[in-house]
Amino acid sequence: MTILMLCRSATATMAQIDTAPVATWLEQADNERSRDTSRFRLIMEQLRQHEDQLTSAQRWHFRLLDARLLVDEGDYARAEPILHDIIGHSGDLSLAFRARAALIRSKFLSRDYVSAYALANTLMAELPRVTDPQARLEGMSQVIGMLDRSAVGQYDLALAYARQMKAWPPSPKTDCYASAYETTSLLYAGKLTAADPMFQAAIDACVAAGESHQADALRLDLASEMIDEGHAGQSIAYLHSISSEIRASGYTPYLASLPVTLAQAYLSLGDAAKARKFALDSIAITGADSPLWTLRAAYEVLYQAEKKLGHDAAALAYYEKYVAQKTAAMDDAKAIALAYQTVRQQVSSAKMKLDALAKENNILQLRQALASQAQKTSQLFNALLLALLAFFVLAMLWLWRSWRRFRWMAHHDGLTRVCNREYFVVQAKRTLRQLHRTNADACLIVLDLDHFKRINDTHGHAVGDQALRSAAMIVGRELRPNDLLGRLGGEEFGILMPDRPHDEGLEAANRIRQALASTPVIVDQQVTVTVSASLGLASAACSGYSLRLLLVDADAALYRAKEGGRNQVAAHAPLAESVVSC
Ligand SMILES: Nc1nc2c(ncn2[C@@H]2O[C@H](COP(=O)(O)OP(=O)(O)OP(=O)(O)O)[C@@H](O)[C@H]2O)c(=O)[nH]1
Repeated sequence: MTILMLCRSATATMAQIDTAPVATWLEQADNERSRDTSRFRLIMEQLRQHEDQLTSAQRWHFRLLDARLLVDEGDYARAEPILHDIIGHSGDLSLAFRARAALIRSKFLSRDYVSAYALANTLMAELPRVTDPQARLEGMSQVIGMLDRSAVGQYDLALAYARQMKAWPPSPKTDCYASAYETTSLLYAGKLTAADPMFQAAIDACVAAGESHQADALRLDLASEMIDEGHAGQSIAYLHSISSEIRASGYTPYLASLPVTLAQAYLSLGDAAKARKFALDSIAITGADSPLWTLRAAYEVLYQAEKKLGHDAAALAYYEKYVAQKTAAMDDAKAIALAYQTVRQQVSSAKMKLDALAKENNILQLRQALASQAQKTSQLFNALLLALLAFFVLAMLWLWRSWRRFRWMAHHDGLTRVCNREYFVVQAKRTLRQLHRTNADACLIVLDLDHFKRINDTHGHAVGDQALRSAAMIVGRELRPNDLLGRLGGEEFGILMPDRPHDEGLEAANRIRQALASTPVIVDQQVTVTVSASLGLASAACSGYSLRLLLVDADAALYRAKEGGRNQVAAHAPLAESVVSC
């Protein structure tokens, strides 16, 4: 059993209500609000009594409905904190959206038009995020209602929104509201006549959806349009035909609209008495201090009817009331228009600021991109330069090292790594020239390995090579840094010893000979060879500073050392030649 049935039944009991699911009550309350005001209030009353049985989510829903009831009753001061609470704390996107829509309505009805239009703007921005059909419908309805007014005149925008609604997933309720808003937007814009089938189609859609308030609003609009088009008689007949539905709604604005529209129609037909009767009926429904437009319309009819009936005093009295209502309505319209324009201005200036910011941002991004591009180019250029430089340095290094290697190879003997003959001769001549200039001492030794042929023959050429290398090393170890050692050819070496007198030269030659003779050469850790040498010495003091003469004299001494039995040193002396043996 539904709450609707319970409410219709005069015998409804609390026990019956207890059995109905609370979620169904809430849903029915939602539906009945736009269908039957008294039923809506009754369901709300029942829900209030069972508030403690509601879940947390249901309680938030109930609070929304309660706040909307307060707005309907004009108690905005109590309604708005509840709505703010739902927006801030319910944690339900759809419910918060619906609360915003209700808040806008509250702001609008309490004549805080600037807040209402500003909130409406925010609401439309949020709409795409909301999926709940009821929430979307409530939000859109609220906004369209605020655009579809003569003070604002945004009929085209309202029409566009109405047509957007038509594209939503179809439902009887959506069809009703979308058709109704499309019809009224066209009607208020002066683009629709009473005869247009769109009117009846919209009414039928709302009847089919059970949306009686919306159907009644359309019917009353249609009746007014008939009068405006000069068909007052038709309007009266139509109003009588719908009067039972209007009365059944129990909704004060429509209950008052019915008689006042009839009054306008009768006045238009010249029936002042009936016009006066219906106008007074309307005032009786709303009271004399209602904010509804019907009061202004009723006073206007009464003023004209009384005038027609010749009741000048009554006419004047109603005229004054009419003017007071009209002035208030105009002030209100001005305030609405101003609020709308103010918010529009704020929105467009905020948009301009946003656009300017976006442009600035774009320029900044472009600049950054350019700067980063320039930085990349410069980095690339630097890297290239560095690579080139590194390549150049490496090439130079390679060239320098190659040059040094070639020069070394040109000056040295590849096997023994001592100076080759040519370089030895050049260097020795240069040194002797310098020594000659200061009459300094110098000795030249010619060293020849003994019986080297035997080594080659006995152990092979490779062992001979190794023995030659070792002999050169052993000799080198016995020399001073400024002594000059060179391979003169085969197994023969030359040694120039600057700043050495004859005796010291002899001593050095003997040390060399001894070192050679006492150092066995081990080849491949297998063959052990002992190499001895014979040395011939000539000194500058005896032979002069000519390399050629020094070599001749040293060779002669060497010859004698060989002759003397090898492994010995022989020195050339001007007066007497001496042979020093081991
Ligand atoms: N393994 C090797 N042998 C060399 C090299 N240059 C010269 N010889 C050898 O040295 C030997 C020199 O022999 P000879 O001139 O007869 O002299 P010797 O055998 O040392 O005898 P005496 O000088 O009279 O003591 C030759 O057999 C050459 O082949 C070389 O670079 N490597």
